[in-house]
Amino acid sequence: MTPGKPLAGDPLIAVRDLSIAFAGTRAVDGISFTVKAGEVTALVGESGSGKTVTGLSIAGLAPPEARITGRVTLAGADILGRTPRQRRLAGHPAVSMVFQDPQAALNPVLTIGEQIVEAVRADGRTGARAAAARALELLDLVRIPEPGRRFSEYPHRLSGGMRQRVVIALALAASPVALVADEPTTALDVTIQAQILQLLIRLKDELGMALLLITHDLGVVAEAADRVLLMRDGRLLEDRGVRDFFDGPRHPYGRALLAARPGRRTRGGPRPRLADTSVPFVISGEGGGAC
Ligand SMILES: Nc1ncnc2c1ncn2[C@@H]1O[C@H](COP(=O)(O)OP(=O)(O)OP(=O)(O)O)[C@@H](O)[C@H]1O
Repeated sequence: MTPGKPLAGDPLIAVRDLSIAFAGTRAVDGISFTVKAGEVTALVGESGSGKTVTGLSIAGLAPPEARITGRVTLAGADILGRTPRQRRLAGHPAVSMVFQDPQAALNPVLTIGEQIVEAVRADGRTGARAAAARALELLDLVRIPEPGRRFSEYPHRLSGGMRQRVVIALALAASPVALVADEPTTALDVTIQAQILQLLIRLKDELGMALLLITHDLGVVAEAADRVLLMRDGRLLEDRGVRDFFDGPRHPYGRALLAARPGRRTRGGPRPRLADTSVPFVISGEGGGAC
């Protein structure tokens, strides 16, 4: 039986003691957290901290060479190690993923409509006509102007922002209960970034999804997140409400990040990004006390 629609605030994704290793090297080391329906949970951390492989594991898209242990449940269903197809066949709800580069995510030789129809029909139940109608609905949902015209166009005809909207429509084709968005605005023009972020938040609200937002960008975190998970070297250092996090992270690394943030950001200036901050990495006293 497919579980009922989760209510806002319910823990939707539960990750327990998740570890991911490549050729014996641990990329993720026993992390546990939950993601609630109707909330944006930001997964932040410097490059190589294990954010993407965590997101991929939740979405069932981890590379085959990854050795994954632990437990991930989605609305109570055990989903770890199952591909999206296996999950669908088992009647589990879907988690979809949106990646950074919309150009790479789209097939250049298929029209936008063909790609979305294919994604809708992956359920094995929807006929061609109903899938085309659903594809138009999805283009409308992600606010693509003139969806009827865009349906027959190839991706190269669209701007980066419009392409990312198409990628989001593709992700929604499986009617997911949760979205993992991995740096969804990083490859876009600054002027478009806020629009795509707002679109993701609106869709999360409209569709009652959980959104796990992987980002380097503390500006994005401040703007969008309800909760913050801070990772470093495969470990989870912070799991807190966004206001608490910005008011004073418990862990010395979190404190160092915020202190190193160019807090005097000028209007229209670049957003503070973890990758750009020069953080004193010699941090003692794991766990630290609350400030
Ligand atoms: N397919 C793979 N084979 C071997 N090692 C991998 C593979 N994928 C990821 N890793 C390693 O796992 C670790 C975590 O990588 P991951 O991409 O999750 O980091 P990240 O925090 O998302 O970084 P970034 O922000 O740069 O994307 C890194 O050391 C990376 O080299």
